[in-house]
Amino acid sequence: MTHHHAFTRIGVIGAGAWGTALANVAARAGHSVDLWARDAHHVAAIARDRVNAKKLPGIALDAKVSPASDHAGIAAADLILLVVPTQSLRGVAQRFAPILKPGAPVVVCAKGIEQGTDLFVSDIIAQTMPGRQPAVLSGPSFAHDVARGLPTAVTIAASDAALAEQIGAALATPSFRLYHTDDLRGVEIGGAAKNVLAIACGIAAGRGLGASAGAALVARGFAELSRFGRAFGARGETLMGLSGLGDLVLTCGSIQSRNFALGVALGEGMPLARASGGKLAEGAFTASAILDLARKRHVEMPISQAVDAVLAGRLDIGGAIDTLLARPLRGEG
Ligand SMILES: NC(=O)C1=CN([C@@H]2O[C@H](COP(=O)(O)OP(=O)(O)OC[C@H]3O[C@@H](n4cnc5c(N)ncnc54)[C@H](O)[C@@H]3O)[C@@H](O)[C@H]2O)C=CC1
Ligand SMILES: O=C(CO)COP(=O)(O)O
Repeated sequence: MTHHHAFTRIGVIGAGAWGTALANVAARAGHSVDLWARDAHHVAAIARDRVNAKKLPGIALDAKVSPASDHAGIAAADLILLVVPTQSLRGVAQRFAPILKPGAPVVVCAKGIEQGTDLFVSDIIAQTMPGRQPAVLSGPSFAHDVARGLPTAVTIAASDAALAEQIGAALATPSFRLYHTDDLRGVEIGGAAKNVLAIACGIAAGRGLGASAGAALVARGFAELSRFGRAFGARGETLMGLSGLGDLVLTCGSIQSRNFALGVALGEGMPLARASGGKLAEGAFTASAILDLARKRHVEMPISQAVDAVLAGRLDIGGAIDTLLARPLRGEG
């Protein structure tokens, strides 16, 4: 059964780059927004400066966004955006599960797969917030681009198509378009898989392998993202859409991507321990989990496998490139 949701108050959990950008989007879409972060000092600085200088410098917080480190605003919200890294999602979801408004849908905006459990993000919500409807927002969208009001299109997914449509309508602004779908699995897989592949593209760029090699990696990367997606029930049109191919192209082609930048640093020879520059690179956490899943379903993912081996210290960059080039010749499918 589909209920009609009227969303007026939106709660954003996590005041990183993406949470802050999405809080501004929701405010520009006309809502009152509560932006929660766990660190009271960080919240005080955001409230004082009306800028999240630590995570999204140079972007003024919309007047309708209220930063807080207590739970009151989130408890009153009728739509929740969960915007913490995938590996923190379970803990944060457990913390908020008992206090959210009954019936308030939860939109996961993280891209990844949980280590240890190998669960996709919507399944983490199903476990930690039983009875609540999870939605997933994903697609090509750098936080800075979105926050500056540059044109952006993303996908909003929920098993209940009407819910996805309602959330999409609630968050849309003239510069932020949401396409809705009921292919939840397809959307969360695209966002998780592209981060690992972006590290590979970064490695090739950092190593100076050239634009042709970069394009080959995007195309062959998309082939393995698609094989994986199909094995887990994703629809082809989703994988070829914004949250799959769209986000893969963005992340594999821009140094703005933290995953790509991690790869570039590795390709240039920087040691693993320093290569992320202290920034979140979700693909580094998702690589081992996606390969676990791929192995179980007998899906070949040679590029992701090479990335995982490099990140685990089992293979150096030269070895990884040799492995990919030395693969047996095969049909293109
Ligand atoms: N930055 C971007 O352009 C985009 C990011 N995303 C996704 O959004 C998610 C978050 O990324 P960003 O905001 O960019 O990262 P970020 O590094 O800017 O911020 C992450 C925030 O989560 C907080 N956090 C981490 N663990 C926590 C916990 N246990 N409890 C409370 N807060 C916690 C951190 O303090 C930090 O403020 C990732 O999954 C990323 O893939 C998706 C689309 C665009
Ligand atoms: O997901 C993103 C763009 O769609 C952000 O990419 P990074 O997490 O690699 O910075």
